Amino acid sequence: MSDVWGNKLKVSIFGESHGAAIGIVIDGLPPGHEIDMENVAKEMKRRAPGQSALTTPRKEKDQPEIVSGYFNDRTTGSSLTAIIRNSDTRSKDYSLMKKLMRPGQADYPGYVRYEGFNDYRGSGHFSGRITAPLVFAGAIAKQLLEKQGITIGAHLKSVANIQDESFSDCEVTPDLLRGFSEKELPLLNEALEPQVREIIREAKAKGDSLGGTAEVCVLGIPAGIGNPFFDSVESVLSHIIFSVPAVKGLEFGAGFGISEMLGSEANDSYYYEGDTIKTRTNHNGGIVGGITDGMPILFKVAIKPPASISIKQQTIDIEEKTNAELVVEGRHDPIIVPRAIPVLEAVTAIAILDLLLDSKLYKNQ
Ligand SMILES: Cc1cc2nc3c(=O)[nH]c(=O)nc-3n(C[C@H](O)[C@H](O)[C@H](O)COP(=O)(O)O)c2cc1C
Ligand SMILES: C=C(O[C@@H]1CC(C(=O)O)=C[C@@H](OP(=O)(O)O)[C@H]1O)C(=O)O
Repeated sequence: MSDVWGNKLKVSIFGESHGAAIGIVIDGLPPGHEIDMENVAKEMKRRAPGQSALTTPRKEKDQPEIVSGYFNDRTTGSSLTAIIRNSDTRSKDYSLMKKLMRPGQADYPGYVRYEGFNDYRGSGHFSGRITAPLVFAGAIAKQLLEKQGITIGAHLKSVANIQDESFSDCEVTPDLLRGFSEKELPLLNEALEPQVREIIREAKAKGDSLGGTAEVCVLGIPAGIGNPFFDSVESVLSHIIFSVPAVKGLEFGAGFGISEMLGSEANDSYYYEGDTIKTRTNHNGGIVGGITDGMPILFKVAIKPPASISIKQQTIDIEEKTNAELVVEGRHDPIIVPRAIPVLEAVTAIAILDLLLDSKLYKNQ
């Protein structure tokens, strides 16, 4: 089923962008955990639409209502379900999209796959809106991981051709990673912010959109988590990261760059720091043989520019079976990456908790 993901920790998402509500069922959460709801709300707000000129103007409260699996302020251990109601829908923006297929959006493949019965309003179940429940589940997973000494954070690695610094060029601490949640544009080199805002403003003014990359770090993860082959840490992470709409690339550690290195450069040599085993470099991104080596897990994610632009485009009219022109109307993000960052952190947390629960290294609290 395409709506269910996970092994020990399973998530099942549902809903459409312009339907009554969206939501998630989380199965496999350990019992007895108090959830910090204020922190959950803060994580939801990081992703929520309608907050600035950098985001879609659609306004949603993104307030999760827990309907099962939480009792007397603790997880019960049975499925935890939350729904998030949709309110600011404007479905008339999509009346043309019923027949004019937006290039780069899921309209045409979705029409074929679901024989024209898919809810096309607001991109329906394909919408980036369905990442809100993932952030809810991820916020809970992050809280459980913090108790295990694991912190997850991501920054804006690039916007178009503007490049931020990399985690491999600086000392990454839990506070650095946690601090990103306070910023709309979480950059390591904050001096880049005005440039980044300006390039987004320019693209938006032209009715166009921009892409970029995010870099994610999982800090404090012990060695020995994961598996070889199909359930390797890279495979598990890739599965959930590529489930996030608009993700088109992913590289672990030095990624494609490792192919240009010599073995003597690519190998991360080991050393003892007291009793702790570390590596001098981290070109393998903290994963070797599909299993964590105790170094931070590092990966970069490429996110495409949102497809819905107001520049005239060539497309097809699927009802008339003719070529056609399209100017997309409605409210859209000029760039997805800043809003995708909390989503990437969330799905990473879900995947890491799933792997950890499947290992002997999960410490019962
Ligand atoms: C948080 C978030 C917000 C998004 N906002 C938009 C948007 O405003 N307009 C748009 O065309 N696509 C947006 N997308 C991307 C589309 O949902 C996505 O491109 C589409 O479903 C097709 O899937 P694909 O790009 O993964 O192939 C957003 C994605 C995310 C994660
Ligand atoms: C509502 C959200 O973002 C939406 C994601 C989205 C898309 O195609 O992915 C298209 C737009 O939908 P609408 O036309 O209904 O405004 C965005 O606003 C959200 O992320 O919560």
